Amino acid sequence: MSELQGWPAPRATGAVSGTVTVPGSKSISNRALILTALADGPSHLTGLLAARDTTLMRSALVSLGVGIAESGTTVTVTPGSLKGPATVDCGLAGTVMRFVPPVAALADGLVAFDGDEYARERPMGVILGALRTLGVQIDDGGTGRMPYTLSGTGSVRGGKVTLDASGSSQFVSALLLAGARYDEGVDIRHDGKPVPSQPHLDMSVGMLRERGVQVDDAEPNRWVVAPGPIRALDTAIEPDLSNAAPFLAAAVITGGTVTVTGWPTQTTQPGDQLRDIFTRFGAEVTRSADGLTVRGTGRVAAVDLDLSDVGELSPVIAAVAAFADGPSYLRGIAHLRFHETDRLAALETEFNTLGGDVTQLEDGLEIRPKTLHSGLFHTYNDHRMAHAAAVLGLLVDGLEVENIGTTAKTLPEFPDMWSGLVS
Ligand SMILES: O=C(O)C1=C[C@@H](OP(=O)(O)O)[C@@H](O)[C@H](O)C1
Ligand SMILES: C=C(OP(=O)(O)O)C(=O)O
Repeated sequence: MSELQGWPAPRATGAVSGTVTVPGSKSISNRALILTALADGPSHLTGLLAARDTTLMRSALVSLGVGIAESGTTVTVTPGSLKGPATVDCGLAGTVMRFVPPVAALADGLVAFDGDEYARERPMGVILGALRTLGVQIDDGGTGRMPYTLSGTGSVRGGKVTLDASGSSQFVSALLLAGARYDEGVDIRHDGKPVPSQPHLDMSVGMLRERGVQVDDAEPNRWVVAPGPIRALDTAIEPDLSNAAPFLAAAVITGGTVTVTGWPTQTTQPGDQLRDIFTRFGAEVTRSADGLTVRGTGRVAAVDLDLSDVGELSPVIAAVAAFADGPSYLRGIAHLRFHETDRLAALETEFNTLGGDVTQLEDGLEIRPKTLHSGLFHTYNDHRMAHAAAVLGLLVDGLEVENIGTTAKTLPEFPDMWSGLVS
């Protein structure tokens, strides 16, 4: 390590070209774990992501009484009767801190929740309030945040609830995923500014329907889940298309060619929108039996994008925009202020520390390309900040990434995969 005490981001010596296979989707993995844990029999999962967020989810479910066993590449989930006392460590995982409480509410006994220091700052009040409305007892000392204790009675009444999910789609997904197991099901209405991350809502609804659960989402901002069993289902998890973003971005900004294998032909993952996004940046995007291939054309076009559906892609997109041929605007992402860190502030600060010209907008970022210089890029324990830094580092001398290990949240292999592709 150099004086800057970071991971020296590999500098591209030319066009970056190669083929990458990314592990399973975080969002599908953690939904599959929840749904198989609540199912009417054992299920087998293949391609499940092995990373911090999925390890935390597995531990949470095991501590509540779910059986999870691994044999080779197959994980078998065997539902059990859910019981406290249990302790759930949420780490910094939104999918654990929002999706597990509605499941824990079905347990008989006390379940204590906590997480990383910054996890205590991430909004939880909406989901805790909704659970109270549905009949669940929660003691958070009035904070609306972790740590708190949930007192389960072995069943949840369920029924109607109105909430404001403009801060995170995960508040709705959380209730959808467990709602079929509530006595009256759940009838969720959103009241507020638009809910972000529509593909993640579609993912929740789609995975429920695959398991025989009736979900009515025909009316905007309303989701009705009928009470009933969740069918056991063997599932092959798709590769994580959001984690493919930095690798494909490397091709876009260096004029190289990168293929990501196993790109699904149909998916609810937000990362599928990278096909359109990288095309707008001026790259050529093709799909074949080999996977998805992105070819940089030597020109990176400035973009004006509404990323409200695909907020988690924003840090890498911001890094690509830093090399565009004019100012770019990323909009519809005010909710990124509540992610692993305040991503809008973090991107502004870190890009500008390297000599960049990034300004926060009320709901996004304005990125005016400038020549960047060496420096230490802070990641704020945010895997996607680390991905963005690695992308910048391809074209910036002497860029070091503080805490590259934070990529373990969803892709522990990132530093090796990156070095393997770009060096
Ligand atoms: O449901 C999910 O799996 C996710 C939903 C999104 O959350 P927000 O709606 O809070 O952005 C996304 O950003 C997150 O990475 C994963
Ligand atoms: C917002 C994200 O994660 P989380 O699931 O912790 O909300 C993310 O992965 O970009």
